[in-house]
Amino acid sequence: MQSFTMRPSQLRLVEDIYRTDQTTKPKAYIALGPGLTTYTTLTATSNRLHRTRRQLIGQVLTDRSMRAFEPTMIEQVDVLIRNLLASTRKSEPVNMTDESRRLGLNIAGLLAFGYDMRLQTDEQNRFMLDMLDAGPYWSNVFLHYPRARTFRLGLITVQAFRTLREPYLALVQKMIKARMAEEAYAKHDLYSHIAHALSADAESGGLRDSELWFEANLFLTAAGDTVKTALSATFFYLSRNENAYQTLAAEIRSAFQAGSEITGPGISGCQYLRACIDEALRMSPPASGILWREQAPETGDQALLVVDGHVIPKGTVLGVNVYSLHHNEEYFPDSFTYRPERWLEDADTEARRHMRDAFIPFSVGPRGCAGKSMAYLETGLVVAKVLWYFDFEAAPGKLGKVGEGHAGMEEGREREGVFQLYDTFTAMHDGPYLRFKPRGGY
Ligand code: HEM
Repeated sequence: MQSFTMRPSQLRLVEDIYRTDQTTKPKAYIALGPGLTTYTTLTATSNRLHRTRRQLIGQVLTDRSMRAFEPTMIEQVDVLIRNLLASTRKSEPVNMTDESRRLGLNIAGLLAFGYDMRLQTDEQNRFMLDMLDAGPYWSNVFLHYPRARTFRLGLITVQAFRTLREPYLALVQKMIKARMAEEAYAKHDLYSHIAHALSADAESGGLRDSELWFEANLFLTAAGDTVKTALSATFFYLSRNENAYQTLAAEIRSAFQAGSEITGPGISGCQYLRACIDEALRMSPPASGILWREQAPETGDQALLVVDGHVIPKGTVLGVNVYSLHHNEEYFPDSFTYRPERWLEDADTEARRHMRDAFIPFSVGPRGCAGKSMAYLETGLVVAKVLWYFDFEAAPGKLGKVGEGHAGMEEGREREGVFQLYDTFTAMHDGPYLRFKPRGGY
C-alpha cells in the first residue's frame, strides 16, 4: 500500500498541478489571447515556446528593470495624488476602482508601448477601459465554454465587441507606430528590451514584430487589470479596519520625512505595508478563479501525471480555486477577517509554512506571474504615498457601502467587511468610495 500525504491536500494539489513542468495550459487558453492561432506568454500551450517567450518579456520585468522604470511609475502616482487633492477641494468622494483602473492601465501602457494614454487626466482614451472590462469577461466565457464561439452567442459578442474593439485597435496601432518611429533605447519599455530579438528566425528564439506587439498588448490586461483590484481591495480593507489603518499610517509617516522620499527601496523596509497588501490579495485575489492546467504533451506518451496520489487521465483539465484556497480555514483561521498581522507572526511553525504555501495570488511554478515585483512596487508606492499625503475614510451614506457585501445579496456575498469581486478571469468590482483629507501643509 502506498502512503501519500502528511500535508493537507489542497497544498498537495498546488504542488502537483502548478509547481511542476509536467503540466501546461489547456488549449482553451487561446481564448485569452489575440486570435485563434496566435499564442502569447500567457496562453502558450507548448512549454518550450513558453520558456522562450517568458525569457524575452521577463527582461523588462526584472527588479533591475523596475528600478529604471520607477521614476515613470512615480510620475503617474503623483498624478493620482493631484487628482485626489482636487477631489478634496470639491469635497467629492472618490471611487477607487475608477482611479485604480486609470492609473493601472496607464502605467501598463507606458511599460508595454512607451506611450502615455493620459487616462488619469484626459477623457479621450478612456474607452480603453471599457474594452479591458469586456475583453476578459468574454474571454473567460470562451475559456470555459469554447464552443460558444461557434454559436449565436459568438456572433452576438462579435457584434457587441466591434464598437469597442475598433477604437481600441486603432489606439494600439497608434502606440505601435509612435514607438517604432523612435530609437529602440529612447524609452525604458518592453520594446527597448527586446527589439534586438525582432525578426530573428523562430529557431533562435526570436520574435516577429506582430508577436512582440501581442505580448505588449498582454501587458495591458496582465498589469493594468490586476493591479487595479489589488489597489481597490487594499483601500477597501484599510477604510474599514481602523487598527490596520492606524498602524500602517504610523509606519509610513515615521519611515519618511517627505513624500518625495517614498521610493521602491524606501518602501521595501515597510513590513506592515507589505502585510496589508498581502492580506488584501489573500481576501480579494485579482485572479480569483481556477487557473486550469493539463498534462504537458512534452512529457511524452508514457509519462503519468500524478496529482495527490491519483493518476490523471491525459487531456483532463484540473486546477485549484484561488479564492477558496485563500479562505481555507485550515491555513487561514478566521479567513474572512482582514488581519495583516497574520503575515508578521514569525514563529517558524508548520502552520505558518502552510499558510505561506497556500497564498498564491500570483500563482506559482513556471507559469506564475512574471510581473510580481512590478505589482508590489506599484501597489506599495500608491498606498504609501496616499497615506503620506492624506487621511481617508469611507464616504458617508450609501456611497460608502459600494463594494461591500450585505444581507440579501446572493449566497456568500452577505459579509459587509468583504470586498465583492466578480470573476472574469481577472475581476470586476466597484468602489470603495473614499473621502480624502489632505494632511499637514499639502
Ligand atoms: C497584483 C497584481 C497581479 C496579480 C495578482 C497577478 C496574477 C497573475 C497570475 C495569477 C498569473 C497566472 C495566470 C495563469 O495561470 O493563467 C499571472 C501571469 C502573468 N502576469 Fe501577473 N499579476 C499581477 C500583476 C502583473 C503585472 C504588473 C505584470 C506586468 C506586466 C504581470 C504580468 C504577467 C504575465 C506576463 C503573466 C504570464 C506569465 C507566464 O505565463 O509565464 N502581472 N499573473
